[in-house]
Amino acid sequence: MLDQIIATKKEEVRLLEMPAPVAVKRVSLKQALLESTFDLGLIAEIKQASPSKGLLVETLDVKGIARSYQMAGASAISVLTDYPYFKGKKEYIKQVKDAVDLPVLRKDFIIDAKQVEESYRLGADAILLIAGVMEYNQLRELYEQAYELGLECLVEVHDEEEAHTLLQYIKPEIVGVNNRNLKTFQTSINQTELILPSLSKEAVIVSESGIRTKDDLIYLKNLGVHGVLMGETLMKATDRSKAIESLFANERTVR
Ligand SMILES: O=P(O)(O)OC[C@@H](O)[C@@H](O)c1c[nH]c2ccccc12
Repeated sequence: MLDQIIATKKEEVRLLEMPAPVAVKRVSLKQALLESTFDLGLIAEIKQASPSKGLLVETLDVKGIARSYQMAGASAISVLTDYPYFKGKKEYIKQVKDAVDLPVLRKDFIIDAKQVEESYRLGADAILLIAGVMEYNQLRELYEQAYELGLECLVEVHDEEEAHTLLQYIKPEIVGVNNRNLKTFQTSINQTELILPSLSKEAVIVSESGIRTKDDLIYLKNLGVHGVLMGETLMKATDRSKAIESLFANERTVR
């Protein structure tokens, strides 16, 4: 599946027409995660569908969802812009930027410099870069290009080997540990515990995927991660603000 997605992206890149830049006020994802109102920073995700779960919601009120995430205290918003696999759209980034003040992470499969420039023009504050879907030299180039444009990167790893190799190329400021095995689509939040010792102590760490309950959050907080990225659980909630409030508010963790 991942190979197929990357093949689709290569074709998209070939056909990409650069949009005109939109005017937005950029805000820092890293800072938002560190200054979270909760014990853990929350990157709340907007996605209509996923390859593993199919359609998550029938209709998508992008601005309304963004507002309910902000109201409940999310630190940042992740927006899927891939259409073929996640039913995302590029224009959602500007819609979210217009609706809220939170940093917006563009969630897509970015493998080419053109997509980094495009993300900047679409108004994103940060982009996702996935280790394992391109050469590490390429990842480093895209990372540097992004920071030169004033975009931050969430650099995603899936296992210890990727974490080790990554550190030989860049010292990412924000690292995402994806608990989902991209080959089997299974999630296990223990993956974060396994990989954490291989990550730089200075990096801001975000645990991604398969996070559902307050117990999951307490477990991750006690591991020492700075933030979590949640998609499906929030998208499927009938009242998204309430879901965030009951998962995060007054959260007390034991060390
Ligand atoms: O819906 P979940 O299980 O809460 O997971 C969200 C997020 O981690 C997931 O959407 C994701 C993580 N890395 C990605 C890379 C591409 C597309 C999607 C993703």
